[in-house]
Amino acid sequence: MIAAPIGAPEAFGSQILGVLAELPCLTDASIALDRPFMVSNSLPPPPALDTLNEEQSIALFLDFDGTLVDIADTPDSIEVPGDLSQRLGSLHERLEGRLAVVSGRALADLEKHTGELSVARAGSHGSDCRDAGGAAIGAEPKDLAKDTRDSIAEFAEAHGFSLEVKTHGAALHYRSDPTLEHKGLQFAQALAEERGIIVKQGKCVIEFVADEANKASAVRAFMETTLFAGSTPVFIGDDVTDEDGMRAANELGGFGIAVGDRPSENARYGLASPAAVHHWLQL
Ligand SMILES: O=P(O)(O)OC[C@H]1O[C@H](O[C@H]2O[C@H](CO)[C@@H](O)[C@H](O)[C@H]2O)[C@H](O)[C@@H](O)[C@@H]1O
Repeated sequence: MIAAPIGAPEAFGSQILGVLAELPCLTDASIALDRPFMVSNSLPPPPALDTLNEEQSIALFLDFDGTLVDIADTPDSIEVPGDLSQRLGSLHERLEGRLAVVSGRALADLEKHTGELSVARAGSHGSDCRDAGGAAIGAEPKDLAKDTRDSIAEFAEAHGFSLEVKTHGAALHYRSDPTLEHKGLQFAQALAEERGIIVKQGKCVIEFVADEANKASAVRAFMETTLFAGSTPVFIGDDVTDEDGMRAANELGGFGIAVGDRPSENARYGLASPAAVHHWLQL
């Protein structure tokens, strides 16, 4: 599936493509100048979480990479505080269970880094939603076909991308050589048209998934559960794929908080870094 061209704000979310920008690591710290609908991320900090939660019941949705942990050179070299899982467990208690981690990573990969999570979570870009006890919410995620995986692996090998084999998808990383972006996007666009798969772009990464789920559908799925229903959703994230989650939060009466420098089209507030997120959450 190919999403509407960049420049169509109502359609823009985690899915690409259209204009193939040639900026290094497009979404790392800046958004291309050909996206005039993007506002600068000089957003005010959010009010204190406890104050907000006293005024209305808050449901928090937290992205992982770039939000709870700093971006690192490779997917496996992130530094995760050893007690992050326990701290999230305490936050879950503070919010009476209305907390979910929503990541592009597969859940097994996420928990390889955090340790076992006892909070609600969604992996594989929103396609694998679980409640705090680990029970599935919604359908099983779809997987990429083997020949599609093989084509992505062959392209990675031939052109110098680092391949991340994921439970429900695959990712081409180019952090070590941002000039590969354009070539990767051209390949992704052609493959998406040929195989009917979905392509997402993130920070120095192009990802391939078979499932139409995204962070918006994950937010909606959680908000339909008894525990989350009637609360005000707040989505915190740093990357393009998080815009879907923020948009859903807005549509459901809540708001988004953008992390870092990347201009956000959906966030109401901003926080400078994962450290600032931890501080705001009082993790
Ligand atoms: O939705 P998220 O939890 O933010 O996950 C998005 C992707 O994060 C990972 O890649 C990104 O972080 C890496 C570690 O900092 C970095 O090296 C890479 O350049 C980033 O794109 C992860 O590898 C992907 O699977 C996630 O989808």
